[in-house]
Amino acid sequence: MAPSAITLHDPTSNSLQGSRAKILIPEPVSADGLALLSDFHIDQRQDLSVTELLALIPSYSALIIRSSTRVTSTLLAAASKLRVVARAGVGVDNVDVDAATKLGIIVVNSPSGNIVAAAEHTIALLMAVARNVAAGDRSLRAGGWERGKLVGCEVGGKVFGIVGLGKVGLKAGRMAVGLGMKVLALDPYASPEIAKTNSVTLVHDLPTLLRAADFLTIHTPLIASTMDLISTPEFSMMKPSAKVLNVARGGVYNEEALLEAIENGTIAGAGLDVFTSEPPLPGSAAEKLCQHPKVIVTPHLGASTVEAQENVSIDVCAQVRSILMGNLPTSAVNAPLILPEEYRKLQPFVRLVEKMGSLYTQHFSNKAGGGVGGKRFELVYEGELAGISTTRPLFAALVKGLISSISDTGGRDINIVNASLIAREKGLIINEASTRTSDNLTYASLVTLKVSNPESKHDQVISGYVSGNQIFISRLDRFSTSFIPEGVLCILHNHDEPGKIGLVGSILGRHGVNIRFMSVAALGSADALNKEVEHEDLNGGLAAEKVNEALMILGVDEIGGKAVEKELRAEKGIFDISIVRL
Ligand SMILES: NC(=O)c1ccc[n+]([C@@H]2O[C@H](COP(=O)([O-])OP(=O)(O)OC[C@H]3O[C@@H](n4cnc5c(N)ncnc54)[C@H](O)[C@@H]3O)[C@@H](O)[C@H]2O)c1
Ligand SMILES: O=C(O)[C@H](O)COP(=O)(O)O
Repeated sequence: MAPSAITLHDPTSNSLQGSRAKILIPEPVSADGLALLSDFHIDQRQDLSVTELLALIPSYSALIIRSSTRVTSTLLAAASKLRVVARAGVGVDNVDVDAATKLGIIVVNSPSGNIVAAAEHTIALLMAVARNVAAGDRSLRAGGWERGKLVGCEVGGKVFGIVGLGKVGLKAGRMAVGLGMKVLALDPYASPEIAKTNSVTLVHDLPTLLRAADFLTIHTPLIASTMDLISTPEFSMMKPSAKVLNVARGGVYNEEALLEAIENGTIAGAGLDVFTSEPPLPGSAAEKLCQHPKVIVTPHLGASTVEAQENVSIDVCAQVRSILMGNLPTSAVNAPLILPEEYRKLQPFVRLVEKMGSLYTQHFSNKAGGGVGGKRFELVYEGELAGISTTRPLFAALVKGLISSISDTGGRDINIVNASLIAREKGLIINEASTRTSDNLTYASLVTLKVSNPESKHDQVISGYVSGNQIFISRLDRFSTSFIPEGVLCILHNHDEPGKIGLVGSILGRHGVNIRFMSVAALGSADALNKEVEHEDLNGGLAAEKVNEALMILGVDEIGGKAVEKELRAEKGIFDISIVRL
């Protein structure tokens, strides 16, 4: 899911652009995508041994691979800086995705960049096995002219049986329909409507498909339920004239059983692009299949077209760039899929929620009921944002924001993948709620963070909104406000009386603190009905004096040391101060 060019600090990572993060590419990846990574340091190192890769990996922030590199838990554990494993293709069976998830490493792929290539390769193998293309080529090169021996069969009118009517399977099926074949498919998860629209007849059991197929092709992933899907009992149900194709993964046909079925005439032949071990191990059934005259083989070329390699390279390099620059990926394998339009919509809110979390921790930490661990947070989305299908990035942004100012890593290790695990570890309980139709919304969407505070009569509340691409805080505690949550903020809770702004300004001025902006926040509308309210003291209790209150928010360049804070606190009418760095 490749994003637009908008940048943000979001829960997937922090921006590494400035530090020229290093990207390791141990397999051939098209240069078209690499051009997108010119801000980073790229190392293309092919033919690395497992040991060499293990020794190199600790200094890299991204790893871009194809199907040959095995990304094991051992490799990932050694990859202390790694943010992303990008698979320039579809299959991630060579990546230990669970280990990556536990380590907070995002795994991305290109789910659709090579579909056409794989489907076309299936058809290439179909035609090659039907018409003895490879045998004819070999024979002629060897000086032969064996026309009588190499008579093939037409595919038109024959049954093309597909197991797995996903992206590649459906595309291959449509191509087979175009060749005049009758297409049957088995896929318990396929849409009957889509099958019907594409002239594919769904069957409901494997034996029916096996008995009918003249050519059988599998397009499932290699998972427990598809490993050895077709073995001796299944081959025995097929026509002796049938041929099988595999452009999915080695292992969906049991290779020993396939060799035996071809040798003893149970089926007529095979066209294979993929093997259980690549290249096939010496002496293995796969190697014998590669030598067999009734088998046509290619060395995992399904995705190897110029066009597909351009597509997958651009797709994953854009995601690597995005992640390293602190943005979201579009095709994370170990995180929920975010549609591009949702991604665009979410970006500023991800930044907003992270800032709200960080503001919460820093602003409320010295107040009664402050602190973060063990707290129950409620994140409420109102307006358009309530309609978004995944809020996982917002959840992760909150976790990151809440603990960024109190963790060794500054929250850099928190991302969309591991946020809920980290929240659990820290004892944070975060509930999310949505209200689609909200009255009195000035902006299209509003996000509110609420924490009930048993030690005070008021909930701790922060609300924010996005205008254009800019983020704003519209409520802090009981005060309505509007400020940009960025940089160093000096937030003062004070007696709302004439002269306070001048007083604070002169103290800051005396200490050489430059004020960038200032915003005075009034009490929220409910509290404003009664302007003469009690104010909370530092311990969350109530001070006896009844006064008007205000919140003064000053954006400053920096406040070094505690002297300014101490002097401000000593002033009568200043109830509380927090210095917040966002
Ligand atoms: N040889 C190559 O170079 C090459 C290129 C691209 C894809 N591939 C491989 O092709 C395979 C298919 O890729 P895709 O993009 O079409 O995947 P996909 O996820 O779009 O489709 C897989 C389909 O298999 C179905 N399925 C899963 N288990 C099944 C079962 N037990 N019985 C029947 N159907 C089942 C799913 O419902 C899904 O529709 C993958 O293994 C991929 O790695 C290989
Ligand atoms: O899963 C895939 O995308 C294909 O098997 C292609 O693999 P490759 O990138 O190694 O060619």
